Amino acid sequence: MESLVELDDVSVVRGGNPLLSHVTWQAESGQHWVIFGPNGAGKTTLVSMLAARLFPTEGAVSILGEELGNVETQEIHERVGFCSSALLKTIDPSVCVRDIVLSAAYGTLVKIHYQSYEQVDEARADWLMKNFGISHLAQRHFATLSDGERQRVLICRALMADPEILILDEPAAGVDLGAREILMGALAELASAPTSPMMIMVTHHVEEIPPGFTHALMLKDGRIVTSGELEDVLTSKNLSETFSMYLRAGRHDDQRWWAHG
Ligand SMILES: Nc1ncnc2c1ncn2[C@@H]1O[C@H](COP(=O)(O)OP(=O)(O)OP(=O)(O)O)[C@@H](O)[C@H]1O
Repeated sequence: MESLVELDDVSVVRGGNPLLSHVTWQAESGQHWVIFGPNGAGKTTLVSMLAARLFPTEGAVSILGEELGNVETQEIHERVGFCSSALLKTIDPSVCVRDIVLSAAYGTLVKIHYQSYEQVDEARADWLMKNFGISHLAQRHFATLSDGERQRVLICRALMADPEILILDEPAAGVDLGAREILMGALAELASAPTSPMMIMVTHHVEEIPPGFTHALMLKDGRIVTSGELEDVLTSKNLSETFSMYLRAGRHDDQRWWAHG
C-alpha cells in the first residue's frame, strides 16, 4: 500500500523544549488514524506538521509523497484538509455558513468572496451541510454560531475542497452529545466511502472514535508509546502506560470504544 504520511526520526524543538522527539511513523492509504495522548503530549504539534503549518527541527516528513521543505507549502495546504480551532480566527465572522462552505470549492485558502458557483459545487455544499447536521444554519452568520456548530462548519469547508488527507484536531471539543453523534455518524459514513480521504483525528475520548477508523498512535511527552491497528493499540495496558494511571478499555458490540479507571 502507498504511504501517504511518512515521518523519519522527526523532532520538533521550540524554545529549547522538545515538543516531539525521534518520531518515526507511517500511515498508508486506506487507513484512518486516531492520535491519543495526555495534555501536552505533542498531538497538536504532530498534526500541525502534517498540515504543513509547522516544520520539523530534525528528521524528514513526507506528505503525499512530497517532503516538507522541498515542496511549496501551498501545495500541501491545497491537498490536506485541516480542521482545528486555530483556524477559527481566519474565518470572516460576518459571512454566512453556506458561503463559508461553498467558497472552499476554490480552495480553503481563498478569501470568502461572493461569486457564482457551479451547480455541482452548490449541491456538494448542501449535501455536506446536511450530513453534518448544519443545514438549518446555512444563512446564519459565523459570528452567531456556538463553538460546536463552528467546528462542523470547518469540517464541511475542509471537505468541500476534496482533500486527499483530512486532519481533525479535536473535532468534538465543545460539541453536545446529540451533535457529537451526528458528527460521528458523518465521519463513519465518510470512512466507509471508497473515495474517502485518509482521516487523522486527535481526540481525548475513545468514545469519539467513529466506526471505520482503523489505526491509533499514542503519544506521551513527545514520543510514540505505540502505534498500529486499533485493536492492538487501544488496550488497558497501553492506555495505562500512556496516561500514567490504571485504565481499562474495551469495545462494545456496536464497535464503539469505552475507557475508564
Ligand atoms: N512555541 C512553543 N514553545 C514552547 N513550548 C511549546 C510551544 N508550542 C507548544 N509548546 C508545548 O509543547 C507541548 C506540546 O504541545 P501540543 O499542543 O502539541 O500538545 P497536545 O498533545 O496537543 O496537548 P492538548 O491535549 O493539551 O491539546 C506542550 O507542553 C506545550 O506547552
